[in-house]
Amino acid sequence: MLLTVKNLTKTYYQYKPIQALDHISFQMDAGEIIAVIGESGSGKSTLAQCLCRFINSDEGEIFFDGQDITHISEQHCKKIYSQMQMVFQNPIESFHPRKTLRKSIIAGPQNFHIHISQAAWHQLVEEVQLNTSFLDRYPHQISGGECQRAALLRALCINPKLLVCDEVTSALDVSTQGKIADLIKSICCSHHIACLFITHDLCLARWISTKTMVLHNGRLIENGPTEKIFTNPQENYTKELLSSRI
Ligand SMILES: Nc1ncnc2c1ncn2[C@@H]1O[C@H](COP(=O)(O)OP(=O)(O)OP(=O)(O)O)[C@@H](O)[C@H]1O
Repeated sequence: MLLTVKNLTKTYYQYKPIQALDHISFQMDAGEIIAVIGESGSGKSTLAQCLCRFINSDEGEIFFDGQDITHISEQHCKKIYSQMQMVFQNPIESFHPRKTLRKSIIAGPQNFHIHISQAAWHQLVEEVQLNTSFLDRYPHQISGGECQRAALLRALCINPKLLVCDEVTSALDVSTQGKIADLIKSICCSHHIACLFITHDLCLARWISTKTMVLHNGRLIENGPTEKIFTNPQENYTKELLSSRI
């Protein structure tokens, strides 16, 4: 098992407590693609941020690749990030504005003391279908779709076991959304990378994943094979979500 999450709970305190995650438990195999769906505010991004240890959870446990990472220090987090990478909604904002994409991307492997051969580098650039000349541009000098390809390249350079994608297509136009999702699916399959794919796009969730998790008010209300959830949802909330009444 690559990832085991037990009873993960997170409450934000702002005027009043907001329970963003309410005792979430699930498991993820190596190489598995799991979609996370649920309406706005259901806790999807909070789950991603807790898993990547950007924020602390209040209760529960996270085991990644056999290691309990629930309370590891910032220093140990660095080791985890060499195996777990996150790709965000707004690729341009995820890059340093005054560094070329090449510099920002190469900083990843350098930071983790990972040697990437010229051949491996060229293969990855080819896989994300990014024009090499774009790498010498600054983030604001390329399109959102091209920048998302660069963000994927940055994540892949580390050779991660898990990719956490939080709404990676929602800032892109429809045709680019499909291309980026296609890329993520094929790269995860060919490199055997597990992917937690958070999305509002139900069609994309169904197409990309083998398992789907449905979040509602911070609770994991349904979790199972994607086709089973989409064709025979058990919970009323899921039925309403899938019929786009929410
Ligand atoms: N830093 C924060 N401080 C206080 N409340 C927060 C914070 N971040 C999120 N929340 C609240 O926690 C709940 C879950 O938010 P979260 O962003 O995880 O949901 P989401 O499903 O990712 O939503 P969206 O699809 O709109 O991105 C929401 O009620 C949100 O308002």
